[in-house]
Amino acid sequence: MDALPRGIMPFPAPDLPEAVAHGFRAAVDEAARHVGATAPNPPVGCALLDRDGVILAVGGHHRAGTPHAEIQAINQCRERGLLDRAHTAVVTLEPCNHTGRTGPCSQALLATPVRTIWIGLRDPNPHVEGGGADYLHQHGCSVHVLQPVPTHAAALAACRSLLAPFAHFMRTGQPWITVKQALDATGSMVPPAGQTTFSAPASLDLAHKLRRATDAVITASGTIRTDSPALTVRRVADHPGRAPRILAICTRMGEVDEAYLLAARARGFDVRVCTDIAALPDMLGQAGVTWAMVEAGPALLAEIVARNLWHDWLTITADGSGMDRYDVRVREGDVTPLRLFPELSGMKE
Ligand SMILES: NC(=O)C1=CN([C@@H]2O[C@H](COP(=O)(O)OP(=O)(O)OC[C@H]3O[C@@H](n4cnc5c(N)ncnc54)[C@H](OP(=O)(O)O)[C@@H]3O)[C@@H](O)[C@H]2O)C=CC1
Ligand SMILES: Nc1c(N[C@@H]2O[C@H](COP(=O)(O)O)[C@@H](O)[C@H]2O)[nH]c(=O)[nH]c1=O
Repeated sequence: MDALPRGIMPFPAPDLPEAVAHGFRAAVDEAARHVGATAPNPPVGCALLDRDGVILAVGGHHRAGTPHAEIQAINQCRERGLLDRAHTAVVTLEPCNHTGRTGPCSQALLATPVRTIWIGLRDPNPHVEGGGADYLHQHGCSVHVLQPVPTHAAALAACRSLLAPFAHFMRTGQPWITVKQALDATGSMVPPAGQTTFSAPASLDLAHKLRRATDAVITASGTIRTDSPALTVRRVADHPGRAPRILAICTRMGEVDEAYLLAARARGFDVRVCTDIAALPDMLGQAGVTWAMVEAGPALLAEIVARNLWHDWLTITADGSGMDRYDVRVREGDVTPLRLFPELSGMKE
């Protein structure tokens, strides 16, 4: 059967069986564990279910160049002697159908007993010729892609949160940019003398989880002069062996203290100095950054707002009680990868 143009194949969308919804939650959670380590690839998760809907294995993509989520799940099943029972694959992103750094997942799935495939989102990568969904359908599988219908809404929202930075990166060649802004009870961003932060411990944990999840941090020379910030992942375990995070330092003057630059490189950063913030998204995109976080002072944030350079914005407001308030704004639409964090999401079970 000839391939139909993408979008024509309807991939009918029955109600989501509870077992498949459960599979999506497991697949998203597994993929989310590796967010920040997969760029320039997307984070992807895959659950394999038996005929009764029991989850046999859950795989996630760990790093570009290493096996995709489907292969991880298949290998786990095989190692445990469970592959004969595999019946349904639940994948957050359409299985690939091309040989890149690894082989096609569509064919790997066909080599198993799996014949029912639930897909969260079609692959937004325009360079991936021939969708895996069409291929699997043409080879006799029952293929379903999540649709914007009420029974799919929670699973679809989770898959969109997971894929938002990569989808944006594919569409524009630029990273998704998250601003994290901490405010004190008076609305000031400036810490008391002798301190660089004032947020509650749980908020600092969240800030470090965000550092772990993002491929680059954007700061500016005012913050460096005042705080000499480390900007490293410290309060949570970082991804072992990840590619160096990029530290983009904005300065119109192009002058950054040499000792700071040396120290930042010694901390493992790939440091880039940026004299024109308008050029920063392209610069980061060309370096393969899919998601970047801004940790800079009021002057740079004003520039970012004036130029519409942000996609979502987390405000952490401290009132001194130790229970900070979190507000998430999304510049366009309602999809944000910030919803992946339990602290910022009501989506978790
Ligand atoms: N509460 C929070 O969340 C945070 C608070 N802070 C606090 O903020 C304070 C520092 O803030 P602030 O003084 O406003 O400094 P910023 O960190 O905002 O840095 C300002 C500098 O950014 C550079 N810059 C401005 N516009 C551009 C542009 N268009 N392109 C490239 N570079 C540009 C300029 O550098 P140059 O002069 O070199 O040309 C400017 O001086 C500190 O007290 C720090 O603790 C910092 C981060 C987060
Ligand atoms: N003040 C403030 C933040 N500020 C950011 O954290 C930087 C310090 O990072 P580090 O040197 O790695 O501990 C500081 O320079 C600024 O970029 N972050 C927050 O979550 N809450 C806060 O209250």
